[in-house]
Amino acid sequence: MTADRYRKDFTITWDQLHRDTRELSHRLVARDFKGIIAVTRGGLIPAGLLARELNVRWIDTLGVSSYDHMNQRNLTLIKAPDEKVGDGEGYLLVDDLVDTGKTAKVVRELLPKAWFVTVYAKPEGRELVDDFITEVSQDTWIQFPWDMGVSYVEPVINQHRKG
Ligand SMILES: O=P(O)(O)OC[C@H]1O[C@H](OP(=O)(O)OP(=O)(O)O)[C@H](O)[C@@H]1O
Ligand code: HPA
Ligand SMILES: [Mg+2]
Repeated sequence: MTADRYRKDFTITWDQLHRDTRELSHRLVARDFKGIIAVTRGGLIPAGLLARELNVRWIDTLGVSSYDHMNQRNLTLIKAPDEKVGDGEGYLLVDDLVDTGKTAKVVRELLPKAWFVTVYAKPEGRELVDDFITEVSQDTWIQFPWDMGVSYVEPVINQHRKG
């Protein structure tokens, strides 16, 4: 899969990500998790926020990688979680989003009994997670705040005169 399948951008600010993740925590609070496993790297930020909201202090990572920016390539397992996590029963598994579902399929196979959530989801992958907050269309690229920076913007009148 290559970058040309994305036609729209959906920009998530730090504030929006925080609010969405906190909303997710309300749906998880009734469950008693032994620990949180973050799918790195994208799952690290929501996992940290959820750990704070749910008062969970045992946190581990599952390291997988499959994108060079917008281009998908073969998925590599970089780090497995601690052996004591077993099949994931009683653990919360967190990623930032599910897109094609390729990553979700692999992490589900590794930890089939974990409760798996993402903050954002696209149609091809949404059935693979137990819960998420916001769905965007398959042709949308989600711009996360850690991939962006604040920069100067020309006044509108100048932009028009240049054009
Ligand atoms: O549903 P999929 O099509 O598999 O895409 C979703 C995955 O892609 C991104 O991770 P990436 O592999 O880019 O690594 P990163 O988290 O280190 O940025 C994202 O954080 C998800 O883990
Ligand atoms: O839409 C996306 N945004 C950021 N990272 C991603 N990795 C897969 N899909 C996406
Ligand atoms: Mg990821």
